[in-house]
Order: sequence, then structure tokens, then C-alpha cells
Amino acid sequence: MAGKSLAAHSRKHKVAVIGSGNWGTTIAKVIAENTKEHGDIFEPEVHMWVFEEEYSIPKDSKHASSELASGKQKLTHLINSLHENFKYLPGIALPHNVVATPDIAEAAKGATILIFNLPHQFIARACQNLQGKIVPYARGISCIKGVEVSDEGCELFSDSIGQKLGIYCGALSGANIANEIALEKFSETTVAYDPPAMDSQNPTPQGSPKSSSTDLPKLVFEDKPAPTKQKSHIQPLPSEFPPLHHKNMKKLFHRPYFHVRMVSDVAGVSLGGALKNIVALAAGFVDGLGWGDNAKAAVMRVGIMESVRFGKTFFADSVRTETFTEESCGVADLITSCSGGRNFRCAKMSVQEGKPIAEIEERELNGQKLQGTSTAYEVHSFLVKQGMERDFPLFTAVWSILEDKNRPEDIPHLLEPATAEKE
Ligand SMILES: NC(=O)C1=CN([C@@H]2O[C@H](COP(=O)(O)OP(=O)(O)OC[C@H]3O[C@@H](n4cnc5c(N)ncnc54)[C@H](O)[C@@H]3O)[C@@H](O)[C@H]2O)C=CC1
Ligand SMILES: O=C(CO)COP(=O)(O)O
Repeated sequence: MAGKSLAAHSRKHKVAVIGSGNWGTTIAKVIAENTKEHGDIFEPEVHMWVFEEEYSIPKDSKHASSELASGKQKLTHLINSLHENFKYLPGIALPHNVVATPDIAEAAKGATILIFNLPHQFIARACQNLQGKIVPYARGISCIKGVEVSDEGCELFSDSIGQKLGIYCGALSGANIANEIALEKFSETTVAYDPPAMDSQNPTPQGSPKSSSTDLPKLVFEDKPAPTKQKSHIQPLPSEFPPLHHKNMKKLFHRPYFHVRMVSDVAGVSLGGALKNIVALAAGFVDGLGWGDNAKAAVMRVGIMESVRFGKTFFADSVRTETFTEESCGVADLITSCSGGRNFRCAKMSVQEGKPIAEIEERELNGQKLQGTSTAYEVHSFLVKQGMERDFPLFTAVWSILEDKNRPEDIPHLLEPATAEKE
């Protein structure tokens, strides 16, 4: 059987990771472990695009005695020589088949699978630099937690990447604090992938409303299957390549310490990750006030309700409530992010110290980026255009606190209409 499938598929998938931050580097590690393990499907080498910068190996690093520790070096040179991303994922050994590449087109050259993993403010430029330079039948996965808001509306990054590059793009999101996964502590994630039927050379649940995960009972969703806007312009994957159905996609991400559930609700998976960052700020605000776990739970409850409402209102055709309530990308990500995420931690410190959150971000994160603050502004501007900001009191409250129009102490009052209406 294995011999038959090798003969049928003379080429293997080349994988590139676009981004090399805290999560970008972690996912490159996960993928590189899998490409080595599944050599019948993937080329082992994984190119990771690094936005080049210079960095010095810290004095407390185990590589402090290396000859490269004498001064600033190019980050790509450090990663390729010592197999560690000292700036964004310090202390974690990377597999040697992760190759850091400073030229984005070079990193993506020949890749049939592109993994987008950058802070969302840098994606548009990255796509511009990739246009016309990628394999036309490539497939993408967006690991970005954010939404793209423009005059035309609110768009998922999976859709906007797909449209800019003329490829199909799914999404990966979950309760995934990168440092924990890099240390190989157990976690789960959700991968939404609903590619054109033309990729389905073997029968799998393409476009199926059911989860394809085998380790849990199948869930029966009442909502409609998720259509995607991206399918019209997509080129078929040549038959020399192994098919990219759920089973093979899962092999790219699943590790003993990183369990993957495959679904088809790309919009639900993308929105869960983007919107929980706003909720995590609110959780940080109330925790910073010392209000305790009940206050945080209240904020989280309203936050998940508003996330589902946002999806159902603006992406009605495709979003399933169950994606938020049953998958890692929904309530589980909300819980982990409101416990130990960067947005939560920085918002808490900002209240405790009475300092703007941007100042805390700069001081605490060594170049890593908060996504909740920009997402709160983007979502707010979109809601205002729709005349619906009052329908999302928590999202609006977070924007209002960031803008200094309200104080964290006002949160209960700002949420009151929503709670009262429901009861
Ligand atoms: N860090 C985490 O625990 C998790 C993050 N995410 C999401 O993954 C996405 C990527 O986040 P991280 O990898 O953590 O990034 P990060 O927060 O570590 O940001 C640093 C990244 O930004 C890049 N960068 C800085 N300036 C740039 C510029 N001018 N142009 C292009 N790139 C530039 C750096 O090269 C580096 O790759 C975000 O949407 C985030 O919400 C999702 C799950 C977990
Ligand atoms: O998305 C995350 C965990 O799933 C990380 O959240 P932060 O960006 O707030 O650290």
C-alpha cells in the first residue's frame, strides 16, 4: 500500500513558514519534526522567512561562549549556525532542517504549502512581496490571530491571503501559548481546511460539516457546511503530489504533544483566535484591579457570546457556533489567553502600574507584538461603520478603555445593558 502511494506521487510537498516570531518559530519547529517523520509526503527541509535584524546572544544563553556571541549578528546567521531563535524563542533547540531565510521570495520558492505566521500588521506587505513568486497551485494555512478591516469591510486573513495570492488558504488556531508548545507541553489546536474538491484524491471529509478527528465521537453540526469565497480562482494540485486532504494536512501539524482536530469552518477558527485577544485585554483589566476570578469569568462569558454573535452576524453563511464552544480555537483559547497570554499580562500590568499598554508592550515583550490592541481598534471601527457598536458592549468597552474614554472600573456598568437584555 505504501509502495503504491509512493509510486503514484512522484513529488513531495515543500513547506515554507512565513514568519519567525514567538509562534512562527514554534510552528516551524513542529512542522520540521513532522516533515522529517513523514518523508513520503513532505520534503524534510522547512524554510522559515525571517524579517532580518541584528541581535546579540544574551549573556545567560548556553551559547554565550560561542564565537558568534562577541557582538551583534544577523538573526538568520544565528539561527542557521546555532539552531536557536535567540530573540523570539530563546532557550529552545530548533531541528536542523529549519532553514532561516531573509528573502521572502527565496523562502517561499517552490513551496506547495505556505504557513503564514506573522503579527497581522505585517501580512499585507508580506503578501505583496510574494505576489507572482509562489507556486500557483500552492495551498496556505494562516496561523494569524486578527482580522483585516478596510473600507470594504471585515475580512479573515485566510481569505485575504488567498485572494491576494490566488491560492486556497485555511487556518490554524487554538489554545496555543507558543512557549509551552515549544517546550513540548501538551496542548490541542484546530486546523480548518476546506479546499476545493479537486484536491481530494482520497475520500476524506472535504467540506464536511463534521470534525474528522478520530479520537472523539463525531459531532453533528446543525449549521450549514462552510463555503469559502476563495475557490473560484484556485488551480488544481498536480497529481504527482500527495493529496492535501485532512489526513495529510493533519500529519503536517500533529505531534504527540500537539494534538490536532481538523474541521472545515475556516471563518469560525479564524474569528475565535482574533476576537479572544480583545477579551484577554478585558480580563487583564479586571485582574489588574484585583477583582478576582469571578470578574474574569464574567468578562470571558460575555466575550465568548460576543465572538459568536460577531461571527453569526457578519460571516453568517459559514460560522458554526460549535467551533467556538467545542474546539480548541474557541473557548479553550479564550481560557488560556485570559490566564497567561501576552495581551492579558500586559493589560494587567498596565492597570497595576497606571501606564499605557503600549509602554508595557515595549518594555516586556522584546519585540513581540500584542494583537489585541490593534484588533480592538479595527473591530471597533468596523462596528461603528455598521452602527452596531452597542450590540458588542465588551468589545466597545475595551476600545473605550484603550482610548481613555472609560476606566477599567467602568466595565460592569458598560456590560450592564447586554446582561440585562439577556435576562
Ligand atoms: N506567541 C503566541 O503565543 C501565539 C501567537 N499567535 C499569533 O501568531 C501570529 C504571529 O505571532 P508571533 O509569532 O508570536 O509574533 P511576535 O509577537 O513574536 O512578533 C515578532 C515577529 O514580528 C516580525 N516583525 C517585526 N517587525 C516586522 C516588520 N517590520 N515586518 C515584518 N515582520 C516584522 C518579527 O520578525 C517576528 O517574526 C499573531 O497573529 C499572534 O496573535 C497565535 C498563537 C500563539
Ligand atoms: O493566542 C495565544 C494563545 O492561544 C497567545 O495569546 P497572546 O498573543 O495574548 O500571548
